[in-house]
Amino acid sequence: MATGESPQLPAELIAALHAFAALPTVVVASDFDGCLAPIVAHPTDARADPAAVAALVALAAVPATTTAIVSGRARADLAALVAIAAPDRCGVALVGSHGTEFDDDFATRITDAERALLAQVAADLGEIAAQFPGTMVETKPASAVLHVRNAADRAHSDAALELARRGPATRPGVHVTEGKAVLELAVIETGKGHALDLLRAQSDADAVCYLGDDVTDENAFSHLRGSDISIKVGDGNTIARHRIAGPNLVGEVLRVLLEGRR
Ligand SMILES: O=P(O)(O)OC[C@H]1O[C@H](O[C@H]2O[C@H](CO)[C@@H](O)[C@H](O)[C@H]2O)[C@H](O)[C@@H](O)[C@@H]1O
Repeated sequence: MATGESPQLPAELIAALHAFAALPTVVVASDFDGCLAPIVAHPTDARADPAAVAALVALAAVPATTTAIVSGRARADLAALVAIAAPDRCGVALVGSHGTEFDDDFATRITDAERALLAQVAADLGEIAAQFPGTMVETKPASAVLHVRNAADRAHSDAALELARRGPATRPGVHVTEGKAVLELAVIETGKGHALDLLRAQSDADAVCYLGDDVTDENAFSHLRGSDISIKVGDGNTIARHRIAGPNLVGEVLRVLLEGRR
């Protein structure tokens, strides 16, 4: 296959990737779960496609190319999972907590009041999870997540989510995010679009390319414009300009960009 070709991607997307790759300065960023790593039953079992992460690491070494993984996960959790695929991720930036957690000091900036609210919300969700076998609570520096993917059946998962929506989600100061078989309650405002804005400004980039699969990625897509490229991974409504069938093609998108940048 010649450089820059790809029989697996839509022709319109390939043309857009070639034009993007030719720009002087760019940001290439991807979501983690559902993009770099296929969705699995348990969050700790998620594994990134080594080829996709390798392409991102290689892109980071190309001049005037900023790369990042912008995830809903806690940054430390994200770092541990990325390290399995690429022990040395070199220049790939990691942004956790849905676009708010850029560094290791993030947790220290949560106020005492926010910390107290988070403890309360996590306890509330814990009580709900205890009623529905298979459901569980994931805690992060500024949020708690009710996972219902492994509930006994749809009725149980719907009931658990509804209890969370009507209960802890209504506490003052709580910010609600719906995701894939999850309800996330944060004590700060989050948004992946803001993270893309920062990455764009920090590198003075001409354009941003972002791949995402979940509801939270729509916020990221909403911050893209002009020469930017938005790519929805998988099914579902989206405002993204392009779509690929699933996470198995994310590495291919990054490969085409890498060839183009080189
Ligand atoms: O922004 P992302 O990188 O896509 O992170 C979104 C959430 O990913 C994780 O949950 C999702 O993936 C799990 C593993 O495949 C799956 O079991 C779960 O149902 C999904 O919602 C992670 O656990 C969350 O903290 C992230 O917010």
